[in-house]
Amino acid sequence: MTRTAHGLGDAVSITPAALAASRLSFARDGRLVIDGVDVDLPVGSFGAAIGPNGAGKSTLLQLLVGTLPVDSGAVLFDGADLLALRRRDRARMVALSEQHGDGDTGLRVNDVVMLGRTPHIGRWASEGPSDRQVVADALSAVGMSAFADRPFDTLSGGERQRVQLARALAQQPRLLLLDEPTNHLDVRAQLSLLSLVRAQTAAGITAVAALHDLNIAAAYADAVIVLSDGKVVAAGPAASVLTGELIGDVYGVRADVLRHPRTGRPLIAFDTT
Ligand SMILES: Nc1ncnc2c1ncn2[C@@H]1O[C@H](COP(=O)(O)OP(=O)(O)OP(=O)(O)O)[C@@H](O)[C@H]1O
Repeated sequence: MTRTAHGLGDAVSITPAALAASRLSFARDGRLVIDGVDVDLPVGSFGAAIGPNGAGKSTLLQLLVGTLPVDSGAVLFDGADLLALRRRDRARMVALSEQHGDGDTGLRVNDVVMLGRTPHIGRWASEGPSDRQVVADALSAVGMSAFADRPFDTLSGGERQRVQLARALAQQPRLLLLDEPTNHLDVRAQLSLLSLVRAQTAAGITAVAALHDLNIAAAYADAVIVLSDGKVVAAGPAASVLTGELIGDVYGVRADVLRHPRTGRPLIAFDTT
């Protein structure tokens, strides 16, 4: 694994690691699709997992949330062994917002978001006023309050995406995982979703999102984790990781990496000539 000179490992030495995943491996049909992956993120940071189709981004998120079992490796979050926790305890700590959840279930939007409260509601209890308030707040945060009573499967792709995020927020996790959260979203909705994630991290939540848009990753993430063929090939701040050479090596395309005139963050201009 290659780390940049200013990689995440350096950040961790001065800031406590919230998420420390080490040597994660996972095979499908005898092939390693996650191969010795390390992820270290400080408390309250936003990590973007990028890489080509099939690189292993979604699988990595599934391993972190525990819906797929690792073949080897460990995941510590705030010092707790995440993979050893009971499902319910882990679900109070980690939430994954997925692209394709809850389709055609007949549930209303409000019910889908209430599913996020499941780990917090006693086994034999039902939802209370505080759960309903959390759900209302989560729907409001993603701008979907007006859709609370709509059947989920009547929503557009972008509306569903926002409801999935509301469900994850309603879980009140300390580690928020997002699988391609900007899919289907118009540009304003993308920026608003990522601002929302940034507000969460400012409040101390640690977030990891699988993203395809390198400019979005560069603009919002504190750290970029580049996956290729199941391995981390670079990790660290976007400004050190996202070079034309790396983009060429990993994606096989030519790109110039410019600087945003106000933020100084990388702006990737693809060569379409
Ligand atoms: N259910 C499955 N059975 C067999 N192979 C799978 C399965 N799910 C994923 N894979 C394989 O695992 C590898 C990693 O897939 P994964 O979905 O994690 O990649 P990704 O980086 O999220 O890709 P994308 O950007 O296309 O969403 C791919 O080669 C994929 O074909």
